Amino acid sequence: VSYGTAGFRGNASGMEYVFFRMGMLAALRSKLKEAAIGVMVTASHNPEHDNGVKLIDPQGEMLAQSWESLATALANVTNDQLIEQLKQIIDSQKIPLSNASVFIARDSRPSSLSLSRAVLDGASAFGATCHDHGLLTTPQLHYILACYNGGDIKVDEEHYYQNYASAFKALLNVVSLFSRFHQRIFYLDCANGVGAAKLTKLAERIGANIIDIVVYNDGQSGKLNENCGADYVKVQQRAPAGLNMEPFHRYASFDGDADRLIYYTLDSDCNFILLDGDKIAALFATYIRDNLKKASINLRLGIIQTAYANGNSTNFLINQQNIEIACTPTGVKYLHEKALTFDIGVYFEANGHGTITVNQECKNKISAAAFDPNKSAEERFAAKKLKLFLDIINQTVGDAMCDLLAVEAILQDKNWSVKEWYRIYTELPNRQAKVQVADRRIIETGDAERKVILPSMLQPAIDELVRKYPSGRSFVRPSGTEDVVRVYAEANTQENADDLAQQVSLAVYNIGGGVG
Ligand SMILES: CC(=O)N[C@H]1[C@@H](OP(=O)(O)O)O[C@H](CO)[C@@H](O)[C@@H]1O
Ligand SMILES: [Mg+2]
Repeated sequence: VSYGTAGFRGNASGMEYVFFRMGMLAALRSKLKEAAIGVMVTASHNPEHDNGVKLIDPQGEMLAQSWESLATALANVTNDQLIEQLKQIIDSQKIPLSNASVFIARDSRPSSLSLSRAVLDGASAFGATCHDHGLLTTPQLHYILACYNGGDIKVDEEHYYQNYASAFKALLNVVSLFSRFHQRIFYLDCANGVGAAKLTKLAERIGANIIDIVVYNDGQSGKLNENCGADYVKVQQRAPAGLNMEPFHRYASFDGDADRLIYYTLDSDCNFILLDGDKIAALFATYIRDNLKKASINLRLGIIQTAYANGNSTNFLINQQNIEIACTPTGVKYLHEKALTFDIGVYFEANGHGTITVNQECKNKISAAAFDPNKSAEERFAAKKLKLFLDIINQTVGDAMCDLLAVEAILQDKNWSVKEWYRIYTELPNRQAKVQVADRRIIETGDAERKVILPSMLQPAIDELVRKYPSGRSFVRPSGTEDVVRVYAEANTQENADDLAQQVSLAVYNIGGGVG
């Protein structure tokens, strides 16, 4: 087993020892950092029978990459090598014999309760003080941990709701003075996951007169992530089970642990229209850019994408909006890291995981501008809106609930329905596919996963296929969470995108050692 793109993941049965050992590792990391460390038990959008575990660093960020290999090593030794392996970590990292504190939370999978107890046992074995936060969304645990380590030792789940509900209400108070927003009601598929109950609590704190959400797939009857949730809707490009869609109504989906959000609708011909992470990023970035401009504040804004970003989103942002873009490999830890290099960084994976990072100095600058007597009333107003907007964002990690509030606030401010939003640019038709190969590690990529380096025959083959299709683009990479090679293709028509994906899949199969 290995600590992959998003921690350890796999079939829940027989994985208890990994969770127990990650509890131990979290305790060691806590001693080293002299701060609380988080452990989240979830397998996100995977099927209900899977589970997973990931560690969260003190400021609510992902576990430092240098510790991923320690986690992998610790998970893979036999029981009789365990003590020796722990000693090695303690020695090599110079871990002091100080106190430890570990925060644990879990998603709603049937296996999550007992696996979170295994984490607790492991952490307790090193004398850590454990705080079991029970059922939470992944971003809630990131938030609570960051607040706690920031000095707010009483922080709890309720604090999260109060914080974001009041931030949202504060912004709406300002924008709704001028807005004639009609389409308040919208429909949310919660993937039968933990997000359903949590979103309901948040919405209650906001008030039904301000936000009106009808929740579907709340976990009362259906199975987690089965024919529903953000990943299903994004990959299948169709409505989740249980939803009867109507043209131009607004729909959204969370994934199983509520760190991904996507929107969708139908056009007048009942074609399915997806507003994915790319479109949310474009909405956020243009809103921020416009308000920075109106407030005459000069800050460096950037959008961070991966190779999966739709080609037309990239064109729109660079050529029409003049916004700086960076591309990183897949995995939010890479996007987050890059976002921090900008004054304001907006990052999203196309699948709907993303957030905004702002450094404190810039936040102060924006807050100060809102009261600056040397600025015009219009400039101050834009700065105030921007400040309130950024308060809605969970900066530690992509958070479906916060992102949802942020989207809703912008639509209200702009007085936009989903129609105006999706028309900001038209996506190129695209297709994702998976290919089974004997050993996916033989595929090596470069240029932020946009080119294959090894096997050397593969990239020329892809290039030749891509040339045949107008607006064609395709790339392949080994998945970090599944034993497959992923293929992405886009082209001018859906037929061509499907065709290209199939041709490239075949090339991967033939050159990359396909099986089955
Ligand atoms: C194409 C795609 O959506 N890939 C996902 C998926 O990673 P893979 O390495 O592609 O399996 O899971 C990751 C963790 O959730 C997420 O960060 C990433 O975007
Ligand atoms: Mg998730």
